[in-house]
Amino acid sequence: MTDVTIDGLTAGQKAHVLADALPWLQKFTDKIVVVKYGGNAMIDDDLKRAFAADMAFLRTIGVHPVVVHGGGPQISAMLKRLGLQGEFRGGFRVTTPEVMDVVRMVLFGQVGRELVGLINAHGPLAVGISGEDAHLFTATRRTVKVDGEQTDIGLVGDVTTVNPDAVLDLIAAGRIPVVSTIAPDVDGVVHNINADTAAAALAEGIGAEKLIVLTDVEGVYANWPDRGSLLTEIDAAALEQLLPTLDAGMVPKMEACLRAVRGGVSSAHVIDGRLAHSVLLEMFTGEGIGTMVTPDPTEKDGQS
Ligand SMILES: Nc1ncnc2c1ncn2[C@@H]1O[C@H](COP(=O)(O)OP(=O)(O)O)[C@@H](O)[C@H]1O
Ligand SMILES: CC(=O)N[C@@H](CCC(=O)OP(=O)(O)O)C(=O)O
Repeated sequence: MTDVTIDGLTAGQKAHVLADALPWLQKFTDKIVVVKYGGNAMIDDDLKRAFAADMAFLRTIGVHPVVVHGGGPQISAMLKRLGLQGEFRGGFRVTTPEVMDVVRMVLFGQVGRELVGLINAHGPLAVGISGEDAHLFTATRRTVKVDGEQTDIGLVGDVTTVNPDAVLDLIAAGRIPVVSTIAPDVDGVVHNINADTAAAALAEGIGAEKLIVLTDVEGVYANWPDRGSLLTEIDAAALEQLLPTLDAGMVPKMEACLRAVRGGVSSAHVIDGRLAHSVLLEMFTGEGIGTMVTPDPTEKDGQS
């Protein structure tokens, strides 16, 4: 039996992979996991299909995945096709009313639809919704700090209220919600919400066990781009200290992880979406992958 190979692994290795997943399967059954899938991690069709299969896998074993998707590069590509200007400040897109129309069309009409279709190749699982549906998100217009100055960047919002009922209804029906991050303010004016920000607000509002953020780097580097400085674990207090030193793309992501763990989510993870099945590697292995953000030390309650 010792030299038998199965799927390229020895029988022993394969058996370990399967058997070692047991404690994690037990831990996450019936739990809600919010998975943010960034536009930069949607590199090719095989990766997108692997991601969709992982969401179906989670649902099949009794976990409740909620997908919050981005689509920054896809929005930029469409703006370019339409001859419109795309500009970022402090990691957020400057959003005129004209740009907002494109953001809404691309996120809900293109990126969200594609993910829903890929997940539904595995069964009638995914349902796409946006922050506009059933009061899921209410936004408040925000500014960003650019060169030390608070700067207006148009129709960009923070999520100030989450009404998770629509997502909970879908979960109760056994579905996988796929959330596009656009949201009305109290007057009904639709705002563009950074997908990391929205994922954290939802994870907090829905009482998720975990927030997993898929991006296009291995995790968070303490001293970017020094490849030797990858952080495997950081607590909220240390992350707060690190935040001002981070470059633009990482800022909304790490603000989001901080918000999630301070809002009751047990852990938040930044992982490499360029690695096929990275969600499974994070959730069902002892070491996990990427960077794990944990709550402030006093609030820690036995991390994995
Ligand atoms: N400290 C850091 N650690 C890791 N990546 C960083 C850091 N600072 C800046 N970055 C950049 O942030 C990028 C990820 O953010 P972003 O491009 O907005 O991704 P996404 O589309 O997944 O939201 C990385 O590709 C990297 O270039
Ligand atoms: C305000 C703001 O910047 N909104 C983002 C929304 C999409 C997003 O966040 O996509 P990624 O996760 O792929 O970066 C944007 O317009 O690009």
